[in-house]
Amino acid sequence: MKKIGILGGTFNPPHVGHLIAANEVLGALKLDEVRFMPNSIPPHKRLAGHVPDEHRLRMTELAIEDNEAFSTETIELERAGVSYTIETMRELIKQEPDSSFYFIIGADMIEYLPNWKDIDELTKLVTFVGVKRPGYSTLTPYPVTLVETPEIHLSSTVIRNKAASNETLRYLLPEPVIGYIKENGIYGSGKGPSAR
Ligand SMILES: Nc1ncnc2c1ncn2[C@@H]1O[C@H](COP(=O)(O)OP(=O)(O)OP(=O)(O)O)[C@@H](O)[C@H]1O
Ligand SMILES: O=C(O)c1ccc[n+]([C@@H]2O[C@H](COP(=O)([O-])O)[C@@H](O)[C@H]2O)c1
Repeated sequence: MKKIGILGGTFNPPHVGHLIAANEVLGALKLDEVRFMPNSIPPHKRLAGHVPDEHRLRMTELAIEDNEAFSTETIELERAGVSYTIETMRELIKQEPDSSFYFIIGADMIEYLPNWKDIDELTKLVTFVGVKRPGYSTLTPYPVTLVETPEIHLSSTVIRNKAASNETLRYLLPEPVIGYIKENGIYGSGKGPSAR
């Protein structure tokens, strides 16, 4: 049975927090692969900055291009609308009945689990894998397999703010993604002298 990790996210933009979490879980649980799955409309927050799906997908592709164990999963972008994980996982399991799925979440999402759509059914469809994130608790009544990873105090929000004020993004996300953000003026970046 193939063991497939899924890291769902808004990826606006993807950053080293995502990459480190995915890679650590891949190794710790001996997964065959991890798929980075950009959502369409996030169920629980507004998509900041009106960044088109195409840009979030392309940034995700660029972020993972040097790792053959990583790929993108576009099922939610194709479905469009609000990306409820339960609907996605029902569909993926139908498509790949011989695989087992490990849904990777940071501690902010562990805290939010009680609010996920059909959470009790979802916990039976996937193994939730949790990673720590500074400022959030990993204590939960739901079944979550915790994997110890280096804690990365970084969010896409911080990166959007830095890009908007033309601060350096170096080392916070892969260089090809930084180049893409600047070339396309995403997050209001690329104005004034480059702080790369
Ligand atoms: N620094 C981090 N450490 C651990 N997990 C993270 C980190 N950043 C994001 N994640 C997890 O990755 C998944 C996707 O996160 P998402 O794309 O929303 O990034 P974000 O940095 O939380 O974004 P934003 O700041 O826009 O809310 C979520 O499960 C989230 O908990
Ligand atoms: O299905 C839900 O109710 C649900 C509620 C909150 C978050 N999620 C999913 O959790 C993943 C991380 O969310 P986000 O928006 O913080 O990147 C992403 O795949 C979301 O679609 C799913």
